[in-house]
Amino acid sequence: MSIKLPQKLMLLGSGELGKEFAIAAQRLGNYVIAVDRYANAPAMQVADAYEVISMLSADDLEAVVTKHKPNIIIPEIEAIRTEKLIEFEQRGITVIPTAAATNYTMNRDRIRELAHQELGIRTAKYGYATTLEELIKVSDEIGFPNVVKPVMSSSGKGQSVVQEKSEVEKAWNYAIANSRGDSQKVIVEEFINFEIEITLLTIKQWNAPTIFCSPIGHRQERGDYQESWQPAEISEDKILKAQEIAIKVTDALGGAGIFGVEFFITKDEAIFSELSPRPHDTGMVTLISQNLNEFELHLRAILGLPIPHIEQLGSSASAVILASEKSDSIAFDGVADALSEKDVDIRLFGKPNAHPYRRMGVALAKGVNVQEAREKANKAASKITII
Ligand SMILES: Nc1ncnc2c1ncn2[C@@H]1O[C@H](COP(=O)(O)OP(=O)(O)OP(=O)(O)O)[C@@H](O)[C@H]1O
Ligand SMILES: NCC(=O)N[C@@H]1O[C@H](COP(=O)([O-])[O-])[C@@H](O)[C@H]1O
Ligand SMILES: [Mg+2]
Repeated sequence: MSIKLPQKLMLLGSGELGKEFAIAAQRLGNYVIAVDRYANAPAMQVADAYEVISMLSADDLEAVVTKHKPNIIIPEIEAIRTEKLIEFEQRGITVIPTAAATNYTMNRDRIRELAHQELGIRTAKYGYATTLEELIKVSDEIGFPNVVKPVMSSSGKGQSVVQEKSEVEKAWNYAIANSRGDSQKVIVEEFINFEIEITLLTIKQWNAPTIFCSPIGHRQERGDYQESWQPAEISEDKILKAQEIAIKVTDALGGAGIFGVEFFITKDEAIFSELSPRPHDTGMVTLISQNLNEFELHLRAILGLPIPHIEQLGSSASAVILASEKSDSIAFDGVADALSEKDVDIRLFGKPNAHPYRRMGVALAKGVNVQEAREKANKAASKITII
């Protein structure tokens, strides 16, 4: 495939991941329209044009697509009326990776059914519930501790680890209150006591074989990423097993682009968890750890541009900078201090407002080994305060 540049790219979702993608796209001269649910979102600040709409509204999506006529639509978030994307695709607009894939991955139940039922991939034991009574019953079947999540949510929103029966009602209320979209369905999963969890960035190309980045280890709290590092020290046989599963799932989804395929690594196994058909938050470490970061890789895969070589540049880490309170005027202190150390960098996303635990930036570091890189990234992140 020989593609002509510039292309007109529409980002649905304009957070920190979209912002870095927009920068990568513009470096190759493309035209970027950034869309999100609120004004002044990170990617809007670096885009050629922007629109504020409800991405869950088919009418709103129709209006912006009719107005801007993008060649390619690039979903960036897990809250989009994906049925409408199927219609856009039928009208000849490329949807990344495919409209069907975004529909599968936006709903935890669909992707779980595809992976487990259709492809026979090992996952945590799971069940679903649409009422509290059902959740009590299914929780008993799965056992405790378990993890309850809305089928439509991301970054741990609405997710809780349930230790015993008395906590089920609280988990139900929390999941329903934090569910994205119009869904009232939750998934209950067996709690996996993993040694480490990883994201395997998997790059599916239009006319070339699927390739991988070195695995990224990460640590999560409240279901949300706190720090990530690359390379993750896991055995070669588990990497190969994870790659085999990633190929199976991404082949079933089709299209092109980067996928963040998440695994729980136990003593004996690589257990598939879920995947993002787009750059992954834990993959922000590649902003410092690779010759081509996950956003550049996504862009190249989307545009059918060659990826001759992915080079891992050595032990690297990322650590998040989170808000601690609600605020509509954001300023950062401690930036100079954070940047005073060698091989440390930061990204401040420019989100216009904050609330507790909202991710506002990320610190990046390289070190002589992963432990030092993690320490440097965490130290830099901790120096930055939101005032
Ligand atoms: N079954 C499980 N057993 C153990 N830990 C789990 C389980 N499910 C989720 N977790 C923990 O919670 C984290 C978030 O879960 P998951 O990836 O399913 O949620 P998410 O909201 O899609 O997050 P994101 O959008 O950031 O990927 C996992 O990375 C893991 O640390
Ligand atoms: N795990 C998914 C993820 O990290 N997505 C990233 O967070 C943004 C939403 O942030 P917000 O909730 O602060 O608006 C999304 O737009 C995307 O960039
Ligand atoms: Mg996840």
